[in-house]
Amino acid sequence: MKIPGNFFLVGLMGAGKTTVGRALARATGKTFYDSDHEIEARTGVRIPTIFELEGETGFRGREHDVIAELVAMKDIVLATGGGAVLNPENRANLRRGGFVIYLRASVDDLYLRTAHDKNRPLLQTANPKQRLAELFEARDPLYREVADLVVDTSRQTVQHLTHQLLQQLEQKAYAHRQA
Ligand SMILES: Nc1ncnc2c1ncn2[C@@H]1O[C@H](COP(=O)(O)OP(=O)(O)O)[C@@H](O)[C@H]1O
Ligand SMILES: O=C(O)C1=C[C@@H](OP(=O)(O)O)[C@@H](O)[C@H](O)C1
Ligand SMILES: [Mg+2]
Repeated sequence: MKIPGNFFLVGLMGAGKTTVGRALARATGKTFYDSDHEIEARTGVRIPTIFELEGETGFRGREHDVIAELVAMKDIVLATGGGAVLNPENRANLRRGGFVIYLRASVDDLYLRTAHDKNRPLLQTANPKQRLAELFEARDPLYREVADLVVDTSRQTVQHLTHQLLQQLEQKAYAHRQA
C-alpha cells in the first residue's frame, strides 16, 4: 500500500532517526533525506567542523534553512538533527509539511548508542550521559509538541521498529490533516 505524504523523524541523538528513517524510506518507496547529511553535502565539511568554525549558532542557521527547503518537498522521509525542534520556525515547518514521528529512547540507551561516536559535538564533554539527561529534560516537551506519533525505541530492533511504524502509518496517515 502506498502511504501518501512526508514523514519527519524527531528525537534525541541516538534515537535512531537516521537509521530508522533510511529503512522507512526504503520500505515506503519515499526519498530519504537527513538534515545533517544535507548540511555536510552543501558545506563539504563534517558537522563537528561547522561547530568549530561557526559555533552552534552558525550550525542552527544552516539547519533552519535546510529544513525549510526540505519540508516543502513531496513524498520524502526526513531525519532531522536532534536539536531541530529548538527553533519555533522549524517546529511550525515540520508540523505544516508532514507527519511527525518522535522516536523516544531511555537516556541509558541513547548513551550506549552514541558513546563511540565523535561526530556529535554536544556530547564531547566529560559526562556525556549527564548531558543527554539534560537534553532529554529540555527537549522531550518540544518533541511531544510537534509529534503526531510517539514511538518508544528502547529494546527494539531497527527492523522491528520499521515494521511497527509501517503498520501504524498505514492506519493513521490517511486520517492525517495533510492527507
Ligand atoms: N533501535 C535501535 N536499536 C539498537 N541500535 C540502534 C537503534 N536505532 C539506532 N541504533 C544505532 O544507534 C546509533 C545512532 O543511530 P542514529 O540513526 O545515528 O541516531 P540519530 O540519527 O537519531 O542520532 C547507530 O549506531 C545505530 O545503528
Ligand atoms: O541534538 C543536537 O543538537 C544535534 C544532533 C545531531 O544529529 P542527530 O540527532 O542525528 O545525532 C546533529 O544535528 C548535531 O550534532 C546537533
Ligand atoms: Mg542522525
